Amino acid sequence: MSKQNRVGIMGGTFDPIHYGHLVTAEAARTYFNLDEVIFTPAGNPPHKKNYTVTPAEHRYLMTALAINSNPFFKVSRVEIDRTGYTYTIDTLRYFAREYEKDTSLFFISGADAVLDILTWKDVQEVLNMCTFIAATRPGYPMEKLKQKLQEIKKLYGKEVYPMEVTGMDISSTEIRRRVREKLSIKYLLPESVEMYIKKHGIYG
Ligand SMILES: Nc1ncnc2c1ncn2[C@@H]1O[C@H](COP(=O)(O)OP(=O)(O)OP(=O)(O)O)[C@@H](O)[C@H]1O
Ligand SMILES: O=C(O)c1ccc[n+]([C@@H]2O[C@H](COP(=O)([O-])O)[C@@H](O)[C@H]2O)c1
Repeated sequence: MSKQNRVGIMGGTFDPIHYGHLVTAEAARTYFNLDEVIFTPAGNPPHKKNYTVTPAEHRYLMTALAINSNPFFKVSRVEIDRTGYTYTIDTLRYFAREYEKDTSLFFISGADAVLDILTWKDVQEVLNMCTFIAATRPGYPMEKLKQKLQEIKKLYGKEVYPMEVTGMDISSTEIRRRVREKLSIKYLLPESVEMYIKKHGIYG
């Protein structure tokens, strides 16, 4: 009998990617025994309307730099090469087609994203197609998260798995603000990404 392949998908805008994302993906890899984690920078995220998202190619390259030192991490262009708004359901359908039949997909997300999941496109199918992981994030305590997960279970009959992650109170919003205000972003994200931001004058 062939071994089940367990593939994690870490979705995000990654504008820019930071240690909160990387720690969460690594925690999911080890807790859920994943063979790999694929980072999928969003092309045109429908929900980030309050600011102009950095061009996808920059976000893709920053993600590639950030994951370089982890042999279990990969980055995919699937969302940035797709036209129109980026929806997770399309990404799951893509990976379900790409991989062999005996592959299980896991979608890794932070607590804030899960709290919004009822607004996602085809949410029932999203939950049917993958094991959905909800990582804690500072400011989104486990209790609040668990209540939401119960609501999801009632509405969709599907379990979303909570995962406690070492709290990293880092956000891309905060990093963008710090660059704008010429404050240090050292130790919030990999040095290679910090250098890339400087070199290309992003967020400045
Ligand atoms: N510090 C963190 N700890 C745990 N999960 C996180 C953290 N930062 C982001 N995530 C999760 O990673 C995924 C991608 O997040 P995203 O790219 O929007 O980063 P962000 O820091 O939340 O960005 P922004 O501040 O621009 O909203 C989401 O599921 C989000 O919940
Ligand atoms: O599919 C949807 O309708 C949908 C709506 C909002 C967010 N998502 C996904 O959730 C992930 C985290 O989003 P964000 O905003 O925190 O970067 C990312 O992969 C998004 O594409 C997906």
